[in-house]
Amino acid sequence: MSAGPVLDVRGLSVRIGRHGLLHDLTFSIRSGERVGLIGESGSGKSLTSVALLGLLPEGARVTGSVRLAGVAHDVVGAGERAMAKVRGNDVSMVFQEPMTALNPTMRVGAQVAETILIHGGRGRRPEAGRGAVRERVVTLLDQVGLPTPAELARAYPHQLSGGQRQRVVVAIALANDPELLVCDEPTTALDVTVQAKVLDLIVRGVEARRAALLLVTHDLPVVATACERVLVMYGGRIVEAGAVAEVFTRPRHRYTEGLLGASDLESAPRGKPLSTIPGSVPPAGAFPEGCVFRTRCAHATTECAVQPPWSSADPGHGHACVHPAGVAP
Ligand SMILES: Nc1ncnc2c1ncn2[C@@H]1O[C@H](COP(=O)(O)OP(=O)(O)OP(=O)(O)O)[C@@H](O)[C@H]1O
Repeated sequence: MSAGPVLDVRGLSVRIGRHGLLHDLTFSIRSGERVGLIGESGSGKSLTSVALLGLLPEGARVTGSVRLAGVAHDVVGAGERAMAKVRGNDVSMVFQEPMTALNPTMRVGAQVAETILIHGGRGRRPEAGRGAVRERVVTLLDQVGLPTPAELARAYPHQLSGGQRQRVVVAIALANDPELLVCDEPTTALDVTVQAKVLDLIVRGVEARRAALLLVTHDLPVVATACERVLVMYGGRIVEAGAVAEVFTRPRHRYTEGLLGASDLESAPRGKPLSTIPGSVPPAGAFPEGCVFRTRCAHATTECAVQPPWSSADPGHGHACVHPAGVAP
């Protein structure tokens, strides 16, 4: 691997419709580095991760640059054909819900094999004959801790537990030894008893390959355990970045302080609401007590019972809130 970063993001901004959702993101990840991306719901973590793989929804307007080591072109502006060669080879992704990542009609072993055969081209696996591929599938399923991997390779996704399915997804993501693995809440949908095990195998998987990891999560203790560096997002911006030990003990940004205060990192009571800071929101008490605002977000128009003072989560969601009478605040 070259000495430069595996991932170099500069001035990345994303707009969907009238909403600016990501603003001027600049960060990089070095080879073998494990970086956490944290922030409240709607702060832009998932959009950031899919932007790195060129998987933003249609109609998204993207500016800036996303460069991956070993890839000649910029991800921003690259066509689908070019990105299909990059995904699964240079960069892979593990999403939250394994069932949506797997094909329900295909045996899991065949899905791992398909990744090796389709994405593992470009001379990376000259040994990719049928027998060699079958052997590699079993090895990969074994590496992610699946019992009797040769048998399990013949199972369909619905015959596996949620934890086993996510292990298969991790095996697929690591099959071609990507330089960068992006995981978006990879353990959130799993039973708590298997969350730590799946996280552990992700960390061991990237370590064994000297790959870099970008781990998107709400879970600060997970970042403290798995990552060396952390990026803190708020309202589509990176508001703080640094070594985990530094950011988690001496946060510089008030929002990071709030996140830390709301987490159970320092034995804060579970279920405590996230601390917020005032952003571009109306002043507290600007609306009558008990007022139910309409909240328009980029996804849909929904009723939402945000009481004054407003939560700073709203600007992060791109919400434009109006008074029920239709008066803009
Ligand atoms: N396809 C889309 N069209 C329009 N707006 C979108 C789309 N996807 C996401 N957004 C908006 O972009 C903002 C950031 O969303 P994103 O999913 O990245 O947040 P997040 O930090 O990952 O939240 P969570 O932790 O809840 O997954 C939100 O305001 C969201 O409503």
